[in-house]
Amino acid sequence: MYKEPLGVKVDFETGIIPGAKKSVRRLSDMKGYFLDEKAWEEMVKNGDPVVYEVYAVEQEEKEGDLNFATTVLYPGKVGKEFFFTKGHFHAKKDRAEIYIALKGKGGMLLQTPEGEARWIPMEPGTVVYVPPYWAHRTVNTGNEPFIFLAIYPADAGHDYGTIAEKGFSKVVIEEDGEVKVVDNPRWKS
Ligand SMILES: O=C(CO)[C@@H](O)[C@H](O)[C@H](O)COP(=O)(O)O
Ligand SMILES: [Fe+2]
Repeated sequence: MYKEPLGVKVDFETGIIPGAKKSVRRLSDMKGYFLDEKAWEEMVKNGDPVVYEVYAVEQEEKEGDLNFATTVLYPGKVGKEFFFTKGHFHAKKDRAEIYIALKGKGGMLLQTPEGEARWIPMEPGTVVYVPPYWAHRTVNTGNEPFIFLAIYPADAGHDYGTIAEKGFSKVVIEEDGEVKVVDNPRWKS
């Protein structure tokens, strides 16, 4: 009747959570996500780097319960665009989430269903509140792994479809040695 409480030690240096379920996203798993398709293809041919890994401790998809997961987002760029996570709405769209940055440097792009975007810079110690209904994607703007912890309702789920198809209305690029958040030239609302 009662579930067993759990305490685990998250390694803040590597993001590893002992006993967690690990998933790996390579560049080849992200076809169509980056603006520079030629650069994407070249990089997939030349080693297909890991873009990010997720260590998740997840419960049954029931209302009231919580999941947590670390993400290790590697440094890199496709063309001018920094490596990012696929990004998603929650399948149950009104489910919120909390992110806590542990290591490295980056930020989060958030977006409403109407395409209004926000950029929140993140460094170790930054806590980000993802309100209900906002899609979210993290971006590594540094040159070491960007590691963060996410805590989210067990019944939130993931809806990747909309973002996979349309992307975000903003993109995060490096230009003249600077990090810039600019309009996505391919965005159609
Ligand atoms: O937001 C959540 C869970 O709701 C994070 O744990 C991400 O799932 C993870 O950072 C990978 O990103 P995606 O591939 O899921 O967009
Ligand atoms: Fe999420």
